[in-house]
Amino acid sequence: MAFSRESALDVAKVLSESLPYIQRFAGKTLVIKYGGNAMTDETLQAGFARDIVLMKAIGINPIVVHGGGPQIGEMLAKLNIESKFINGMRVTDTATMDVVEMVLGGQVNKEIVNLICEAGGKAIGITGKDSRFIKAKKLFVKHQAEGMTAPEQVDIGHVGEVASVDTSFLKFFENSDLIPVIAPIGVDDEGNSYNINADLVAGKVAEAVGAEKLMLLTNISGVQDKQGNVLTGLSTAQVDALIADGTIYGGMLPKISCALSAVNAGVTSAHIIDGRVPHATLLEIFTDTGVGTLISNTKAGE
Ligand SMILES: Nc1ncnc2c1ncn2[C@@H]1O[C@H](COP(=O)(O)OP(=O)(O)O)[C@@H](O)[C@H]1O
Ligand SMILES: CC(=O)N[C@@H](CCC(=O)OP(=O)(O)O)C(=O)O
Repeated sequence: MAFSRESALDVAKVLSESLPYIQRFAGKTLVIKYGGNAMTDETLQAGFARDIVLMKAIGINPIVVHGGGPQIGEMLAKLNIESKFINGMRVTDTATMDVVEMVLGGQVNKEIVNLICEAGGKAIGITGKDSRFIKAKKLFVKHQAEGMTAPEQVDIGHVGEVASVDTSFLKFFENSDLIPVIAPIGVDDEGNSYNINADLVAGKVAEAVGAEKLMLLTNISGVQDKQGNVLTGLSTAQVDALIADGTIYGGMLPKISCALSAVNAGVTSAHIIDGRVPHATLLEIFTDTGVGTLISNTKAGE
């Protein structure tokens, strides 16, 4: 496709203005979590893949971690298996774990790999089982069921949290043309699979590689207050208050907690952004104000 002289001038201006941002992020690693709910529209998916390829082309190292909650839900419904969540985590019995592994590692992972390859990138799809690079341990959640006076520890099956990430395995991709696309499945020393919330995997991967940015793409404009206004910046103390009064709940809980943990562990910034906006990841990189909610490790009042 050739540009007319006028539009070529516009493109040249935009490219020239983007130089400081390119210089700032070249050589840096960005971890992008692509949520299952943000993967609904084909045009947006193709745009997302193109943006990832563009990042790699200008010297940024993108690492994609994907979800697939809705896709797992659809498959479970077809198989007449009920979906149940506690504190935003899927209760995962053995039959559900088989479906999770098939849908995340097989279907969703390869769809994203295919899209990035179609856009001209060299994507490689992996789960934490490959080279056992994500070690997992069983996760127990604290939950207060109806009628109970205090929260109690609940066993939700084959659900894990990240115990460790093999950084050398991921660093390999920084020095290659390959773009890793990670499905959130972990493994223990005995080879047992764990279903891990994709936000938690993205956060721990970002921590392990010392990422410049963690971007969590979702299907909402950012973290909202009770009136639906987007909170553009949040500190640790503000987050605690919003969880305590129920403003942040469900699927937003793991997002917030991994974003906080990542910035506390040295990731420069974490962002919860709207994956329904075309080119959301590029907007985050190429604008000073960014989009969605920025989570920082500042205390209230700082
Ligand atoms: N304070 C909040 N602001 C915005 N969304 C919230 C908030 N609290 C809970 N949510 C819910 O969290 C959802 C995002 O989490 P989730 O559905 O798990 O997304 P994803 O599939 O992208 O990981 C939103 O769609 C919304 O329903
Ligand atoms: C333990 C747990 O809840 N795992 C998630 C893994 C997928 C995921 O996180 O997908 P989204 O990012 O699209 O929500 C699940 O089974 O749905």
